[in-house]
Amino acid sequence: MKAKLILENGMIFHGEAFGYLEETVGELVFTTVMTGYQEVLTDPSYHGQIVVMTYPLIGNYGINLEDMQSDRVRVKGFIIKEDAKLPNNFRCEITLEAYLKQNKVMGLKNIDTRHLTRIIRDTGTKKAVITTRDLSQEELGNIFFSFSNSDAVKQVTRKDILKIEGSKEKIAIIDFGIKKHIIESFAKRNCDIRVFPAYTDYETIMEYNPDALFLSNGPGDPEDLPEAIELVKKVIGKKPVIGICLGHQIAALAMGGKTAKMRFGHRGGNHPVKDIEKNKIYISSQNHGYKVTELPEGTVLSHVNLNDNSIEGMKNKELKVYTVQFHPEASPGPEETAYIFDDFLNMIREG
Ligand SMILES: NC(=O)CC[C@H](N)C(=O)O
Repeated sequence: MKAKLILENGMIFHGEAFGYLEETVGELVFTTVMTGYQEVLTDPSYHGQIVVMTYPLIGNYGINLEDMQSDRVRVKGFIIKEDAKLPNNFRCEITLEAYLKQNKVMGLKNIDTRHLTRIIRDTGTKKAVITTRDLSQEELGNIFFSFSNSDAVKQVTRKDILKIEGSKEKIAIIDFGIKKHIIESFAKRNCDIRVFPAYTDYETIMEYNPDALFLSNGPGDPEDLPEAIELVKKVIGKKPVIGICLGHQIAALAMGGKTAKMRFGHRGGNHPVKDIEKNKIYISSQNHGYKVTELPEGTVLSHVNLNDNSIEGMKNKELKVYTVQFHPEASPGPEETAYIFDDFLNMIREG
C-alpha cells in the first residue's frame, strides 16, 4: 500500500507502508548504524521518534528474541530504503515486518533515505507524519501541534523495583528508559543491583544503602525532568554518581552545568571519542539529540567527540561523579568502550 512521509516543513516523500498500518507522528531522526536495527527499535531512548535507517538494506537477519533492549518496539515509526524479505540467520525468529505488525508500529519503505538524511542534516530534526491519507493543511497542523514528547520518561520507566543479587558493589540504578545491556553490563561484573522507577524518592533509594547511584539513558529533554535533577542534587557528595547519556545530562544539570538541543544529534555506531586521560581514541555507539554545552564548576572533561568537539563525558574526582554521553554498553555498535563500566567501578572502589 502506498504511504507517505510528510515533514513539518511541507516536504513529502512517497513510499510503501510496511508493518502495522496506522498513521503516526513523531520527531524524525536518523541513525547511521549498519547493523543492530532490532536494538534500535527496542531502545526506549527512541520513544516518540520516527527513525530513519541510513543503511540501505534492513531486516536481512530477521528478528531474534534475545537482542532486544527492552520488552517491545519503542520507536514511533521506522523508515528504510529496502526491506530484506527473506531474512537468513540461525537466530532469526520472525521477520522485521512481522515484528513491526506485532508491536503495532508503522514502517515506510522504498524511501530515498540518503536524500531524507541530508535534509535532516541541513535543516535539523523536525516533526513528521507517516500516513496513507490525504491530509489537509489544517489536519496536518493539528497533528503536529498536538504532538509532544515531554512526558517520555514517564511512559517508558518501569513500575516495580528489579533486584539482581551480586557479591560486589551495590548499584542503585534509576530507570529513565534503560537499555537491557546496561543492566547486564553491571550484572556481568557481579554488582548487586536495584533498578528503581524514575520517580522513586530519595529515602527509598538510600534505604538500599548503595555504593553508587547510576543514572540511565532515556528519551526526551533532560530539562523536562526537574524531579530527577533534584534527586541527584541530594545524592551528589553523599554517594558516587555515574551515568550514561540522559543520565550524563541530568548529572550535569544537577551540578549547575547546561544542556541544549542539537541540530540533528548523534545516532550511529562509529562516533570517534577521545578519552582525555588515557589519550586514546575509541569508536563509540551513540544515540542522543541533546548535549551538555557547559560543564559544571569543578568538573573536568573526560571525553570529547572528534567530529564536532562536543562534550562526551565528565568527571569530578572530589564529588565522585563520572558520566559519559556515548553508550559503552553498545547494543548496537562496537564494544570497545565497555572499559567505562570498569572505570565506573574503580572510581567507586577507590573511596
Ligand atoms: N540515549 C539517551 O539517553 C538519549 C538522551 C536524550 N534523550 C537525548 O536525546 O539527548
